[in-house]
Amino acid sequence: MAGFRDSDKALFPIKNITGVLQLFRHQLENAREPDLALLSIVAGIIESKLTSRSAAALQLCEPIEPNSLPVLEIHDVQVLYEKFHGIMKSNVEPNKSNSPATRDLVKRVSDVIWNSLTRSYYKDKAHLQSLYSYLTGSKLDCFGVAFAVVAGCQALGYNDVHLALSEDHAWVVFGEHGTETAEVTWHGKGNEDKRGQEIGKGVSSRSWLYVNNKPVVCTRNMEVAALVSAINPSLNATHDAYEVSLLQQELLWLLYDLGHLKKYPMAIGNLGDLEEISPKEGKVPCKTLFEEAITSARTYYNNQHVYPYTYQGGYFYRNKMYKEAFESWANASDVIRLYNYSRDDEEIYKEFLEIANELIPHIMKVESSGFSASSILKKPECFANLLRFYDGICQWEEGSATPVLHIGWAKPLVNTISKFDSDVRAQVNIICDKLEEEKLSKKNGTYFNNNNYASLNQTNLKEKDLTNFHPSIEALTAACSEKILNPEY
Ligand SMILES: FC(F)c1nnc(N2CCN(c3ncnc4sc(CC(F)(F)F)cc34)CC2)s1
Repeated sequence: MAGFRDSDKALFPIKNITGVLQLFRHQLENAREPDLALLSIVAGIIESKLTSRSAAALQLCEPIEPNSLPVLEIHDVQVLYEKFHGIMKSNVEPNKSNSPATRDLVKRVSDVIWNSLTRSYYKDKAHLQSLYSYLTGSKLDCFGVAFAVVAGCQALGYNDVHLALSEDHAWVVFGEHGTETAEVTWHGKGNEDKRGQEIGKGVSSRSWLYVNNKPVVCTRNMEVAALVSAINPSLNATHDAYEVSLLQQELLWLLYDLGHLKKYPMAIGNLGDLEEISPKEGKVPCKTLFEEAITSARTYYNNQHVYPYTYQGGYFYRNKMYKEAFESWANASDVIRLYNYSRDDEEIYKEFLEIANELIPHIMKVESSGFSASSILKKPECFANLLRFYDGICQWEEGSATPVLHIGWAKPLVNTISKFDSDVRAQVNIICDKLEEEKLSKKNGTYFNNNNYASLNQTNLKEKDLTNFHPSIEALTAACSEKILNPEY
């Protein structure tokens, strides 16, 4: 059993970030498993004290001295810890026989959390993720409910119940082999919750939301990484509380160094974002972290996650490495093409929409103003990666009940493609399937060389990298070449 031990209590009162690190390290390094309720309450108290309105006001008039925190007394933590255990044990039978949890038990714990939440509140607000928010404000966000259920099961002695995470949803796994699954929280707006049901057997199983059943299934240590990732340093829409984001960065390094982020791509990406803002001495650079997140997703999740590539693409974009950004986004698109778009996938739809209709057009604008030979508009591999990016989105739409593309996508798309001159485009040879080949070779001369390889500037892209492009992309590139060849087109 976990628990608030004397050795933990000896670390209080906690006055600074080092003290918090010692408590987390003590919880993570000792034989028994870390106590999720204790750590979530501690992280929540600190976040709340440093991001509340009073904290903001305080910051303005007398900036508190660097790295210091409001003093964290053991009493503040203990009251809330006992309250959480009280709620759980007065509503649910603790696990006396040390047996695996049942679906009824999991649903029961989810109901206790669910029924104790404030009737109606703004679910997307910040700082609603921790047990501090639950115990002092009876408010939790979607992730917070799932986390509270796992922490509640731990408090009751059900150590087989663990958090399962996709890129935009959370549920639990449980049972003797950890293979049972159950919804315990809601997802998105206006959707009926499916709490108690097992995960995606139906059409939703092909949606990105359930990552083709390759979720991050957490250990207790990875559940600590999830609560640390969920720390939210925002003071308001434009500012972060410096001490909170420093604490989050130090805690993520602690978890990284202990090896608990190896199978958690988004947590590595979160650390990469923090490192880009303020790099820590003697640590791997953020560029490497973004690569490690991708390797983790490829190794453990069959490359079915999108965010590792958009973390990396965002980094390249912010640092004006546009050729590399196109490659990351094309790789992200190669992931999404395998899914069917469903109404639950709004978050990733917005991600691709922003890349296609904001970020890429911005790059084309700044690139086409200059005439440098090194411009990406002269690089066939940039054109190829853009086509791969758009083609993945087209294929994502294919076979989906819900359409992805609409006229709003077309203008920026054509605008972007037509920025590349025909001599650059001609260097991109596209492999098509037999049928397409007949059609294409008749209409527009050679689009491919006879050894059926795609060659960009004589650097061969191996066949496996090139899939058959969606007909609409073919049509667009053909249209562009027509337009270039016959201006009145
Ligand atoms: F790809 C980049 F643009 C991204 N930048 N921030 C991204 N986030 C921020 C952090 N984040 C996460 N970071 C760690 N763990 C998790 S578990 C989860 C799904 C849910 F909230 F549990 F429902 C989300 C998430 C979601 C993705 S992606």
